[in-house]
Amino acid sequence: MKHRVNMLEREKRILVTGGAGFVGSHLVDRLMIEGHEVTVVDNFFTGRKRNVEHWIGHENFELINHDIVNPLFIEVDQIYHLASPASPPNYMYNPVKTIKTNTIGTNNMLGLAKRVRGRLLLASTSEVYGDPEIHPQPEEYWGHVNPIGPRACYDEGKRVAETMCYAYAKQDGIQVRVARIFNTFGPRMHMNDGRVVYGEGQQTRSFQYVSDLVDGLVKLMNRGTSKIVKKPAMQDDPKKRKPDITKAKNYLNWSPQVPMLEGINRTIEYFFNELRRSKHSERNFHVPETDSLKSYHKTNLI
Ligand SMILES: O=c1ccn([C@@H]2O[C@H](COP(=O)(O)OP(=O)(O)O[C@H]3OC[C@@H](O)[C@H](O)[C@H]3O)[C@@H](O)[C@H]2O)c(=O)[nH]1
Repeated sequence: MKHRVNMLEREKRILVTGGAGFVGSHLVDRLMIEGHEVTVVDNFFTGRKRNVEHWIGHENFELINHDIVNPLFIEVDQIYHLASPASPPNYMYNPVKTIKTNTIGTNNMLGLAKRVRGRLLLASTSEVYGDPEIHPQPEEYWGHVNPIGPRACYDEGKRVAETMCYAYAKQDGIQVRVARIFNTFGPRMHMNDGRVVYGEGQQTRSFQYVSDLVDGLVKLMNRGTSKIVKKPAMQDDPKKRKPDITKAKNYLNWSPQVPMLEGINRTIEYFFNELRRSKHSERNFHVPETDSLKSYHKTNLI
């Protein structure tokens, strides 16, 4: 196939939980272009069908509307476990659901990995460091999290998800990878994402463009040994946050490639098209097949 780039050793059956979300859908694009069989599981709580609709009908692609809080029995080689509300307004909207997704949902995905003897990558978060007392944050830092604060459902949910990954690795020999994702931006992020701009705006965060994150996730999943990596994606009230990416550089040969200004320009273009599209649908209640957003996706992803 002419679109195949950077073929991995062989085509795999890959599950992406949360594959209709912002990061998940970009990961799906990458895996599909590499020629893998990709199954997306999403309950569409924050994910959008539109993010993956360009793959519907492709013989290698399957979209399942399923909530991973319930068990899932399918045959796969790798699981990218991204399913969870990720921005504060979303995860605070239903904190109990956020906890269940990250605990029961992660347990189910680890049970699946155990049954199929597959490998699971958990999309964790810089939020596991809470409001960090050291700066920048290395993987060895244990964090500074308030267990009963408003963010706890997400922070502690991800912390226990990490714990579960390593418990299954130790007890059942499951191969796990944990990526602690810092702030990520790019096309398909939510218009009212709600991260970063709080209070007086004095907080610091580290941003990466979404293609750099996807690159790091794929490298981490396919690398031989299990190491924790850091990537960009989240926010809240931590005063300063910046990853120490020495390990990702040394073990994965990964570092962000897209300059901030270039990424912002691509993102602005996406939002511009989104706004034009929503104005258009307000008037017509119908978005034509060839709308500007769809062309944009095709132009920029392939
Ligand atoms: O394909 C699968 C397999 C499993 N699952 C779910 O994943 C969850 C965890 O699966 P496990 O295989 O770990 O099953 P269990 O919960 O029975 O065992 C776990 O708890 C009891 C301990 O003694 C075991 O060591 C531990 O693995 C289960 O709820 C199961 O329904 C799936 O959703 N899909």
